[in-house]
Amino acid sequence: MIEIRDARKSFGSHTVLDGINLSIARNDIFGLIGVSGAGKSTLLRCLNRLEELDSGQIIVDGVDIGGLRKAELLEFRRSIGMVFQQFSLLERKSVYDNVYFPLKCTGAKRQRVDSRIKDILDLVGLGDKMHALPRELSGGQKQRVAIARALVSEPSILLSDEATSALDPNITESVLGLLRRINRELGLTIVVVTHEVSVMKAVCTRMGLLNHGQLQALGTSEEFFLERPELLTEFTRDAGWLPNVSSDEALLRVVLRGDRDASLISELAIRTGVRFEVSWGGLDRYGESVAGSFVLKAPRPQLGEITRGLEALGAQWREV
Ligand SMILES: Nc1ncnc2c1ncn2[C@@H]1O[C@H](COP(=O)(O)OP(=O)(O)OP(=O)(O)O)[C@@H](O)[C@H]1O
Repeated sequence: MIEIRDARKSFGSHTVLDGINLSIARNDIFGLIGVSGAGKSTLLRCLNRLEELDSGQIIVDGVDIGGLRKAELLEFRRSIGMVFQQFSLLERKSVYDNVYFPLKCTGAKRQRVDSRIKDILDLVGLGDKMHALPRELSGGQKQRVAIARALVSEPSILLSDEATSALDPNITESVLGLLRRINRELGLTIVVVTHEVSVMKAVCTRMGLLNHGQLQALGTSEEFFLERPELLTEFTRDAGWLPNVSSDEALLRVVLRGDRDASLISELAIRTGVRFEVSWGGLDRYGESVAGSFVLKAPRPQLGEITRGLEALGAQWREV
């Protein structure tokens, strides 16, 4: 569990973190989102004290990390892995040696950790590439090496700073699948900094929106996309888009969750007998589940019939 209490940080006169309060539960894949310069990377770097807070506290599993002395800090950092957009691999070393490197730095003998390294390379799907050099790998494979290197010290937390931003969409999808698997199989808590909508939808169980160093909103990725999409217009133009309406029309945003609501729209039409339009919307995958929101355009005089119908069907909706 990571608890951030009133975290503040400035660079000169520029306030970058302006009183952040946030709890990240064990086993979450938590997304820090926000436009460029919002303070995401700074907050992430404060979590392993690559940056120091000016004031406030970060408490990890009950320990205030601000109070750790040098040796304790080194030990603590081993419990936190980190991956970056630019991979940062040792170009002259093999895949195996890149993954061995953090253990070598702690004095671990190669023979003692050999099976751990091979297991991790298998986990990230690079068991057959252990003798390759980084330049012989694709971008996605390089990021897998970086993930393996971050995992080899058996951390309980993984920090990911735009790890997929430099990758093609297909490759991104497979790296995100790997993060989900690591989260599930190794029980890792993962904190992801991203501005990519695909990452938010595919992996983040919860998300926090940073704006000028403040936490503007917090929720599950489904809550953001389905219930408050207007908060995400900076990241995807489509998120909060609404069609034009005349004064005698109304718009309702209706949330559909997976199989449960599969026939909701047709049920509503049959029940109410009102001719409404589905003006906008779609279904998408959120982690393992499918959900979406639809914007219905209805004649305002018949709005009451529609909303009563939605309530009777147990739907989640609001007028927009
Ligand atoms: N070491 C530093 N010295 C001075 N200013 C810094 C330093 N690190 C970050 N900043 C400034 O702090 C602000 C927040 O930077 P940060 O990297 O945390 O933002 P971000 O939300 O991660 O942005 P991006 O998505 O572009 O990476 C920026 O204006 C940046 O220029």
